[in-house]
Amino acid sequence: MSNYFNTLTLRQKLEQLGQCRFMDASEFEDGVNALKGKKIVIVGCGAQGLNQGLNMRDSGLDISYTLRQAAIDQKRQSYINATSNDFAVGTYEEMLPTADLIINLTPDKQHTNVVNAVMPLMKKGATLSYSHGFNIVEEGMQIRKDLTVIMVAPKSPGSEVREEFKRGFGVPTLTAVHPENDPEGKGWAQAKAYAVATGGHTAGVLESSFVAEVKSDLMGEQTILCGLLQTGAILSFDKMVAEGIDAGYAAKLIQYGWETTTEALKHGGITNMMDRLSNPAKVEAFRLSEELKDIMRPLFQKHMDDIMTGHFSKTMMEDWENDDINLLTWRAATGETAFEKQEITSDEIPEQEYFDHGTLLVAFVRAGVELAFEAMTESGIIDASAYYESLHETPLIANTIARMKLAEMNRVISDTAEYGCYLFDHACKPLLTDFMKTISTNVIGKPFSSENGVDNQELIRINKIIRNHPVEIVGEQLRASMTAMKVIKSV
Ligand SMILES: NC(=O)C1=CN([C@@H]2O[C@H](COP(=O)(O)OP(=O)(O)OC[C@H]3O[C@@H](n4cnc5c(N)ncnc54)[C@H](OP(=O)(O)O)[C@@H]3O)[C@@H](O)[C@H]2O)C=CC1
Ligand SMILES: CC(=O)[C@](C)(O)C(=O)O
Ligand SMILES: [Mg+2]
Ligand SMILES: [Mg+2]
Repeated sequence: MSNYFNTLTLRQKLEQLGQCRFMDASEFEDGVNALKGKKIVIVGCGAQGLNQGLNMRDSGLDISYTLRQAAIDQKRQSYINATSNDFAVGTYEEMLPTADLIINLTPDKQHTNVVNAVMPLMKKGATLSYSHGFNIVEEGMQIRKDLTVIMVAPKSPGSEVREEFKRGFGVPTLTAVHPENDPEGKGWAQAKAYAVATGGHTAGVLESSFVAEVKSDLMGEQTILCGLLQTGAILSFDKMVAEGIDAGYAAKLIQYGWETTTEALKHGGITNMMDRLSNPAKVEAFRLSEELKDIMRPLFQKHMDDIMTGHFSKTMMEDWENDDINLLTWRAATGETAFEKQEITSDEIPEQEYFDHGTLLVAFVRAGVELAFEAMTESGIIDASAYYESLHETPLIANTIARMKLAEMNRVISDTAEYGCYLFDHACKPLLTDFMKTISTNVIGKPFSSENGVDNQELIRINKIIRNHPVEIVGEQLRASMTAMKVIKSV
């Protein structure tokens, strides 16, 4: 097996990276019909497996699970997840030969293993689905020619796939059909029905490619979605404590601060998030975020380049071969950070205070969203896809941090995202050492105050720059179709 993307000609690479069509609501009028009455078996019952399955069953589809024998025998968490929700569970031999659609929702590291075990049991003409294309694109997995291969990739952690669906909304979803495996031409109809069943069509569905999904997904999760939220959390917490802010207050300001500030982002983009600050604080957040963009740009570009060349996947696969030594070491180190160990205060922090005391958090988010969006679109990823993968998903990840800090985020996201998150975090923190020396509680922990007033010309110039960024332009169009978007508030 070899990296599929790297076997493509430049022309084919650009064509697949640029494949991205925003689907019109009218294209989903057939609902889940293409999968109605079909036997759908999900392999694995973890973050995506359980939550996608619950949504799909609520949408009227026939869902059951297959788990590896040991998980059933030992009644592991995946077995409990499925059976406690009254799903039928069986071995591969029991479940797979009669299945029409088999959805592989095991960790990416296991895909070669799992697909090699599953494939011989699949009936002729069945469909195999993924929610992330790593195995196909980075490992070059070859699938039996009679099988259809599709992808339905929610741009969200599994827990929020369920939470948004229960609220009557969904998460943006990227769909694809592997060009090497669509023998009957039924791939797109099935992918569409599957996206409807998970609720994705209420938020936006892209007709895309395996290649575009993999390269954009890896970039988003490593940088703005997980990596930068982790880096920003740790640095901001340590700064506040060093400057004498109560540690319980500082931990709470971060734990819920990402969620509160990015909720403003989700509804009204960077413009609305920045508008939640006072004008003097906005001018300062803008200045800080410009500085952060200049410092971090080379790192964001390095992540994008390493993802494109296959260097990232090669080194992560080396870690797989090495018993996940880096992943496990980094995971343990995250658990030991002062932020993670600090109990939060029970004192209430009013919603507006997260903005007023969190100028730096807002600056981190603006810098990270814009840099990730820029790096993706400069590399041939279409703006709508880059928007979902940066701006829209950041609040969904922030929701997981609000539940139980970084440990919860890193538990819910995929192992692949977790690895990339730590990789970025360990490179980013040292880059920001000098920058953090310039930071005081004036921008994190306390309300921003300035002796100088606001220069109106300067404010007008800043507002124009914020509003005219391409992520704001495409965001306004995409949000216009998100009519069912719901308010999330846990503070
Ligand atoms: N996490 C997320 O939110 C997102 C994940 N994705 C993608 O979804 C896919 C699933 O990821 P995620 O939900 O995080 O995975 P999890 O780690 O949460 O769940 C994995 C499931 O697979 C089972 N499993 C693990 N190893 C094997 C194996 N060798 N054979 C059979 N079953 C196995 C586990 O059960 P047990 O160990 O008990 O057998 C568990 O039920 C990945 O491709 C990921 O990239 C996409 C978007 C977001
Ligand atoms: C949550 C999600 O979409 C990620 C970050 O891509 C993942 O967990 O792999
Ligand atoms: Mg993702
Ligand atoms: Mg991912």
